Formats: sequence, C-alpha cells, structure tokens
Amino acid sequence: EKGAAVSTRQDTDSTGRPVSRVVKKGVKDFNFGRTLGEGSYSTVLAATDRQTLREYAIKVLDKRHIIKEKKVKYVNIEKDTLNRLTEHPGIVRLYYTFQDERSLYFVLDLASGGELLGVLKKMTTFDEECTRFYGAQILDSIDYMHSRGVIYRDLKPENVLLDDQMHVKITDFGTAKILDIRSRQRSDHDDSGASAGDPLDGAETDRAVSFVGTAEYVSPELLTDKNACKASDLWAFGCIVYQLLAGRPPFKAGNEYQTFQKIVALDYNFPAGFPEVARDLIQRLLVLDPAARLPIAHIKSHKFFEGIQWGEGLWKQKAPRLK
Ligand SMILES: NC(=O)c1nn(CC2CCNCC2)c2c1CCc1cnc(N=C3C=CCC=C3)nc1-2
Repeated sequence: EKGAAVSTRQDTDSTGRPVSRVVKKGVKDFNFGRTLGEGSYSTVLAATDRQTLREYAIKVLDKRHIIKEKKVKYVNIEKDTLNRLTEHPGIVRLYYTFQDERSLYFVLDLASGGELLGVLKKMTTFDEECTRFYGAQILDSIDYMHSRGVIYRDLKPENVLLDDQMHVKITDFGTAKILDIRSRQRSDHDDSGASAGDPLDGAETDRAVSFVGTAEYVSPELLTDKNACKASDLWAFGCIVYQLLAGRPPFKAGNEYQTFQKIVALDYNFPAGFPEVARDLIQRLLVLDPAARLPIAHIKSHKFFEGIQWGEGLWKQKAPRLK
C-alpha cells in the first residue's frame, strides 16, 4: 500500500477482454470528517476510504503556503522520516501520498483514542502499572526510531496518541532529525554531529538556534549547544514518566524562559510519596550530560520496568484499565 496511492479496478478493453487498470486514489475517494489538528501549513482530518470503508487520518498540506514559508525541507523530512518508520506498531504509519493542484495529502493511521495528555488530564495521575505500560510502549517506539537513525526531538504527551486498543501511536514527525549513515554507528549520545536531516540546515543555518522542542520537555543540550542527540529523546522520556506519575511535568514555570532556567539548573523535585523505583529511573534520565543518561538497553532492564515483556508481546497484550 505504500508509495503511490493506487488501487486496481477491473475493466474490459475494446475487445471486451478483462483488464485491471491502475487507478490513483485521490480526494474524491474519501469522505472527509472532523478536524483532528491544525498546523501552520497543514490540517489533519479524519477520513473514510469510500471503497474500503477504512478510516484514516489525512494530513492536508497547502503547497503555496509551504513554498512561501520555505517549509519544503520540513515536509520532505517528515515524509522521508515516515517512510523509514513503517514497521513499528507504536508509530503512526504513512500508507501513501497523493496531491492535487493545491495540496499534498499524507494518508496516515487514524489514532482514534486521542492524546495521552488528554487521558492523563482526566485521570490526574496514572498509577505505576499504567505508567509502566505506557512508558514501555513509548520507550520501545523511541528505540525503533533511534535504530532507524531518527531523533524525534519533540517528544511530549500531546504527540503520544492512542489507537482504538488504547495502545501508543506516536505522531507528527515534522521536527524529527534524520542522522546520516556515519553517525548511526556511533553510540547514543555522541551523534549530535552532522546530520542529513536537520530541517534548519542549509539555508536556515544563519539563524543561531536550530529547532527547539516544547519548553517543558526540551533537553539542556538543546538550550546550551543548540544540538539534539538521541539522548535528548531520553530526557523528554524521563519528563513524560515523571508527568504520568506526578500529574505535571518536572520543569514548569511561569513562562518559557523561566522553565528553560529550571532545566539547565536541573531544578526539580519529586512530590511526597513519589514511588522510589520510578524516582531512581528518572534521576538517571534527567541528567544534564547527555552522555551520562541511561542508555535504552539499561532503561529496559531497570527495576521500574520489571515484568514488562519487551518486543512483540508488549504490543499484543491488552492495555491496563486506566485507574
Ligand atoms: N501533525 C500530524 O502529523 C498529526 N496531527 N494529528 C492530530 C494532532 C492533535 C494534537 N496533538 C497531536 C496530534 C494527527 C497527526 C498524524 C496522524 C493522526 C492520527 N490520528 C489522530 N488522532 C486524533 C484523535 C483525536 C484527537 C487528536 C488526534 N491525529 C493525528
């Protein structure tokens, strides 16, 4: 299904012989529904394939706006990243793309359960079992991204969606960074070097700052030396595990600048009663030096994730009832 949006239609030729014609799917093949999200140059809509009745999320990107705002690189990076990350249950999948004179269309998995953040707000906090399950699915997805040479760079609960089984579906790769082949062989933390995929490379590098994620989850190295590395995603992961258990992120102040000051000063505390084992894990992730953060293999074997079945089993089991 990947690549061009094609379907085949049985037809007959002029002599009445049966032929199957390749027909490109287009806007007319879908019933568009509610708006799921809006970006500066894109809108994401729920849509149903009129032939198969399958539901998708279709990201509609305005061509004129992309060119005017010099976002072509971002769009290409997003598409290239999505095309690399096709074999993991925790990542929203790009099935195919098509275009018309005005827009580009990305046909993606629909995550009908909405945002993890929305569920957390309803629950106030997650218990340890739910935090363990959702933390494990997020970590497994990050592990896969890194193994494919992708740094996500903007991990936050708003981008962790849930499918109809309440399993994780990470989305929105418009700010991801694709590492060049060379750096993929290097270890987790020292690949903040050259990258083929930083959307602000090339024309935009005259700006002092490259992409910076969402304030509460941005890593100290992104604030100090402007470069993200794989370990930057593990900093954000530590912030998310803290937030699931505490009901709020570890670094949050009155404004972005004050939040950044707390981050670079490692100024955070655990609320009373915060589970000891989770505390130990978070203290090994929220470390200023990216090279000193726990690598993924060690996170997976940390006591907090004791009992988690890593690999396919994690995605086949029922999601715990949120309580
Ligand atoms: N930017 C995107 O690529 C994107 N944005 N959304 C909706 C955003 C809403 C705000 N938080 C981040 C996601 C999506 C996608 C991909 C594909 C995608 C698939 N399913 C959903 N599902 C939703 C269901 C309910 C509420 C929000 C999203 N959403 C998306």
